[in-house]
Amino acid sequence: MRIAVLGTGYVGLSTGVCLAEIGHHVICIDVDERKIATLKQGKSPIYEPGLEELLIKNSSAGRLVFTASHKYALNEADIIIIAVGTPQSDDGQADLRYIEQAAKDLAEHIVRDSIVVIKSTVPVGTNDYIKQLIFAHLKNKVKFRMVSNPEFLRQGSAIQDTLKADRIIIGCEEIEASNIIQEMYRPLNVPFLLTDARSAEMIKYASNAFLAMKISFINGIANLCEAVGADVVDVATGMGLDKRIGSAFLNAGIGYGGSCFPKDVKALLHTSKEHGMPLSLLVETIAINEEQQELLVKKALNRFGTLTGKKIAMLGLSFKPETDDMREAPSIRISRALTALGAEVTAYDPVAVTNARQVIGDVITYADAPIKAANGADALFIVTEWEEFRKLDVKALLDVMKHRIIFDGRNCLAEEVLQECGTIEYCSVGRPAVIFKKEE
Ligand SMILES: NC(=O)c1ccc[n+]([C@@H]2O[C@H](COP(=O)([O-])OP(=O)(O)OC[C@H]3O[C@@H](n4cnc5c(N)ncnc54)[C@H](O)[C@@H]3O)[C@@H](O)[C@H]2O)c1
Ligand SMILES: O=c1ccn([C@@H]2O[C@H](COP(=O)(O)OP(=O)(O)O[C@H]3O[C@H](CO)[C@@H](O)[C@H](O)[C@H]3O)[C@@H](O)[C@H]2O)c(=O)[nH]1
Repeated sequence: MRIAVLGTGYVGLSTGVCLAEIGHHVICIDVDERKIATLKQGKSPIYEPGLEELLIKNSSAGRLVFTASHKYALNEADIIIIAVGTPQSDDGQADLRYIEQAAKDLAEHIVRDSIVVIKSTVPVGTNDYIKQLIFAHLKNKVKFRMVSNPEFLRQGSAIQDTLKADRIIIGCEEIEASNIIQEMYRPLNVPFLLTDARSAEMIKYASNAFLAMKISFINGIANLCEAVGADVVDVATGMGLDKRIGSAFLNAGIGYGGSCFPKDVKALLHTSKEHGMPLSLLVETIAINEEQQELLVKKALNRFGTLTGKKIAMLGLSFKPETDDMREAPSIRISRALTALGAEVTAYDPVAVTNARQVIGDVITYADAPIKAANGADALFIVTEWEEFRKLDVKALLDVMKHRIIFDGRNCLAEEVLQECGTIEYCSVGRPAVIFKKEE
């Protein structure tokens, strides 16, 4: 099939590359000419494991092409997938300006009957709205049908999640169009759920809100565990063994970030208010998350009395491991809170420093190795659970620090590792603080 994908961000690029991998001819379009120039050189503008290999493989095979020209890309497409951003507006609702522009762009350039697939996360009713918008701006006499096909990939595992998705949602009332989209995905061998567009749109928001709520729930329990002397890791494991609950997304920590959960929970809350039925569960989900992001700062403040002049080594900047994305990363709020309290922060991240500089700026210092960040530090904060932090030579870090104190915001250091390190104060989330003493 000949497919055009509008938007080469995390979703558009991963989708385009994977559709090419299963044999389709894919043209990816972006208005960002620098991104397109990078992609044409076989380089991925984003850090996403496995993406660049498939990009090179499928571009070389002639199945994957990049362009900044809507006219060129839409000339032969049977299926047009919209994967542009839908960020958050100031009042919490989804900002539809990019998808509106994408709709106008395609209305101007489609020259053949086609199926328009909305993959971007959009509020209920947007597929209907975009259909009218395209219709109103159509330049040529062509027929088009709309399909809602929300995306569930996670950053850091986008390729695996696309190739081995749990489900593909197809929201469309027209059987023929639905069949064609099922055919497009058939080689992936993933179960389909066929529904109407509004339910498809709601499935996406309800899924993200539920997962975010699960995280805030376990974070609330974690704080209570600390108060009553229980261990949230054991509590979550015990809960997760119940198949009705499941163990996924019960890792307590410093809250959720990223380009999706924060904005999607707020957008769903906005929709619920608009319809006169505010989902108060979401209000609590957001409130717990915002407080949780400052947990390590509060713990450090309690421990030291003041943070003025204290040196903090921060490990991890991206909102989760295996990505360089800084959107809504807890490290941003933590950096700002620490510096506002007079602390000096030196941060290390394996891949996110370039993006972090743009968001956090020079109020903190960036190091190119954990040991350099730790040098002379009063405390070590672990903010993102990169695999390399689990394997760190923690003793070597502690040996160059001024005080042997760790605040682990992701509960990612193993007790066995810590026990080998001599004297340490180790404060994690939802568990009693532990002081390991060196045996004389
Ligand atoms: N990032 C994720 O993990 C993820 C997962 C599932 C769903 N989503 C949703 O998918 C959508 C895209 O998210 P993303 O993270 O890939 O966004 P992104 O910001 O990384 O990329 C969007 C891209 O669209 C391009 N663009 C904007 N207007 C355009 C136009 N008119 N024509 C062509 N290109 C245009 C931008 O230049 C940008 O490169 C959002 O609705 C998001 O909520 C994201
Ligand atoms: O038990 C957990 C799991 C996750 N997180 C945090 O939650 C955030 C989001 O993590 P994750 O869901 O793995 O990453 P995303 O790439 O944001 O993916 C989410 O958002 C995407 C965009 O809508 C959806 O497609 C995915 O299904 C959904 O998981 C991160 O800050 C994590 O640190 C926790 O704190 N505890």
